[in-house]
Amino acid sequence: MGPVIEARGLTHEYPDGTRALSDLDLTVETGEQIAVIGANGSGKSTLQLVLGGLIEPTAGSVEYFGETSDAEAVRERLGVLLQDPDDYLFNTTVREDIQYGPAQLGLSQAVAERRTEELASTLGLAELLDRPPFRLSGGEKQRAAVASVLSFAPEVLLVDEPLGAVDAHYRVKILDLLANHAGTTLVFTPTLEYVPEIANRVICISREGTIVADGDVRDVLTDQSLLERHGLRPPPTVQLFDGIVDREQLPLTVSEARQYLTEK
Ligand SMILES: Nc1ncnc2c1ncn2[C@@H]1O[C@H](COP(=O)(O)OP(=O)(O)OP(=O)(O)O)[C@@H](O)[C@H]1O
Repeated sequence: MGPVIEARGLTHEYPDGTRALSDLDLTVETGEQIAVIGANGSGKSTLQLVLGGLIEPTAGSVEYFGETSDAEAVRERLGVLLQDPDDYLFNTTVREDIQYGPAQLGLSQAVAERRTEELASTLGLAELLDRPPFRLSGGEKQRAAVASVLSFAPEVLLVDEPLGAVDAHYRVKILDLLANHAGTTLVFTPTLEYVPEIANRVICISREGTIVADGDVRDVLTDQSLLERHGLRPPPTVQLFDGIVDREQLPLTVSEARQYLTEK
């Protein structure tokens, strides 16, 4: 299978002259799980909007599934979750929001209901399904927004920082859902802590909106000087063990750190 997304020479300048992306090339293969990391203002959201076909780049092009450069032609295959959950929750009830995607795809009511039940149960929304979305807390809204994009099982998922307001219990659930997403996933985030749990490839963007690293999770997340140059810090376990254990053995997550200590 060929690339699901092939972006060439992407440059984006906002009308006020701010350049957010600069001649960026990116190929995403089917099934990849990618974290796009970068400091605030580095252009992650702009890249997500361009790849999701929600804004036109000022230069360059994106090809989808080796078929078309028209995002609208493949809209039903792309799931785009923006930073603000309010962008997704516009129906009368949470249930309708979650069922909106499957309905747009023409799936049967039975399938829509089954998916809603499953996602609502995993994300703790079962009791909230009949509420209007504006009566949810911040974290509940975020969970409902995640459910509303996963309910139509998109082939490609483009997700901007999905954990912001979510508590530890549901963070784990959302990370599980993302890690088990059957298609291709790109998560855009300035937080590196959970990246090893959901990505097998990491792309780092500079403040100038160019790609400065693209590789294996361990290679990028243990490169302290690269990350610091670009306004980021390695995951806490890497900071803690840096200089104490060899780079190849640096634990990327708390469970890896525990395992390392237990084996010592
Ligand atoms: N609508 C806009 N008009 C003008 N400049 C914008 C606009 N939106 C974003 N920018 C600018 O474009 C650059 C990239 O912004 P973007 O939102 O893509 O960054 P980001 O990496 O997603 O940041 P964050 O981590 O804070 O979400 C920044 O300099 C930002 O100020």
